[in-house]
Amino acid sequence: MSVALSKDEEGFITPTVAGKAAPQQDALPTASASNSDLFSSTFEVTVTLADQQGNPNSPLYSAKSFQELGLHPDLLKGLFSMGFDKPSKIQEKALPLLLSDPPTNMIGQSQSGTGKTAAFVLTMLSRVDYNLHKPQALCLAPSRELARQIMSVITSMGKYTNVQTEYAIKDNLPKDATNITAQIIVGTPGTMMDLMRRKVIDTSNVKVFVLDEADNMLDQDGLGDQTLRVKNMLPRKPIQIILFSATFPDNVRSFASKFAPNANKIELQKEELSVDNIRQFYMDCRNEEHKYDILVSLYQLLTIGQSIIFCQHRHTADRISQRMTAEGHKVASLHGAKDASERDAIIDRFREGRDKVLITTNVIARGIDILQVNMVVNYDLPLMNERIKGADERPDIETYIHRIGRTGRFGRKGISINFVHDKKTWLQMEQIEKALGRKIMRIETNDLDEMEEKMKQALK
Ligand SMILES: Nc1ncnc2c1ncn2[C@@H]1O[C@H](COP(=O)(O)OP(=O)(O)OP(=O)(O)O)[C@@H](O)[C@H]1O
Repeated sequence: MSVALSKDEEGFITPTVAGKAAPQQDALPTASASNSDLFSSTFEVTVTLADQQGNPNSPLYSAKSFQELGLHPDLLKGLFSMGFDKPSKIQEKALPLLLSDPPTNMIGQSQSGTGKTAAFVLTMLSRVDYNLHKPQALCLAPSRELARQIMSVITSMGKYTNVQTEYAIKDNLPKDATNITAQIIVGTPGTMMDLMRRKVIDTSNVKVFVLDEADNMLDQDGLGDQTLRVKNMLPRKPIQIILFSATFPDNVRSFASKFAPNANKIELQKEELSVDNIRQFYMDCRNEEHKYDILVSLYQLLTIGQSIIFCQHRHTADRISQRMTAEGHKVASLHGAKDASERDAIIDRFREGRDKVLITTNVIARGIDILQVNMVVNYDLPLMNERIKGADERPDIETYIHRIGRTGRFGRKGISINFVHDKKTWLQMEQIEKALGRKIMRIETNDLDEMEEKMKQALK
């Protein structure tokens, strides 16, 4: 039995059983073999259905192949051309729920790098009516870099459709733009809000609203206010609200449930938050200056693949990169104080592998997917008071999880190294270790050979 699809009057795609065979898969590229864990995954998720009558363990709620999902053949073609030959665990669980009719809200959690983007992108691409030239799906992300990345997934996955897309990010649209006709709009909340307020985005046909990095987007101390305003400007009619993140801290969870009422939920256990394929280390530095020396001594290792170095402040990122550049090393720095076009150029160069070391702040801690990144350095540990004004210096566990998740994408091996340099930072790291229930191993700072050996082992 194979599954085809039909469209109802509203343009929703409904899976229907049909005799038509799905496209032949063997002619298409296959995914790399190294990520079998993501498919027959070792981690467990809890699925809670909005409709209490259903059984989340029923095969109906789990798709072992993309063909079973009743996706449009053009979307299947797009998926296969990207090398996606079968759904990852989160896709397997989330997609049947996301695509079923009537549309139901979703709060979905799965570790970094496990394929959440494809789940919500496929939903948007499946639900829009391509004959209607009006905005129908809105997607918000916390940074322009992530919005641009999501857009590239939409255009790759939708390349055999005639989907039209537009950005709602700073400095993208001409100031006098009056009317967006694109079906899918991806952006950051401030610009999306502005375009909606000025009626450049007509929301009357919106039927899907996605928040990627949803806990961050709903955080009352951060983007929560703007995100809520965007939602309040949507028409009062059923809209499928989709929230995805690798982390949903308790304080956001209840707000998320109000924001996306009666949602199907896919949740991770606390001890499953970080993936095993990222080996976590720390280095005991003598003081701030020693941190810089150690970073420089790591340069050879940082450039074997690609690396991201996270700092607390923009000025630290600039200072380190200027110093390293002056000493003859090739590094780039990226943070929110740079202007939009410069930010785009920097991340593009890094994505293409033209720069191998990127020194940055939390601006790209979330979502950024660059497979070649095999090392993340927490030059400064992430702290709560960077995110929440007036908070204390507790470590920011969520940001830590997202930062180290820039490596070890989709089952690949990766390394993270935390620099600690005094009692306070050491204790902060210990708190991270406790919260994640995973050992962070020490690497000696004065034995480069040992360091290299340990890292090579970890990446094997
Ligand atoms: N079914 C699949 N087959 C092969 N590769 C896949 C599949 N799904 C996703 N990928 C790849 O896995 C990588 C990680 O996916 P994605 O960026 O969606 O992760 P994520 O779960 O959103 O992570 P984060 O929490 O960091 O945002 C991407 O490079 C993507 O192309």
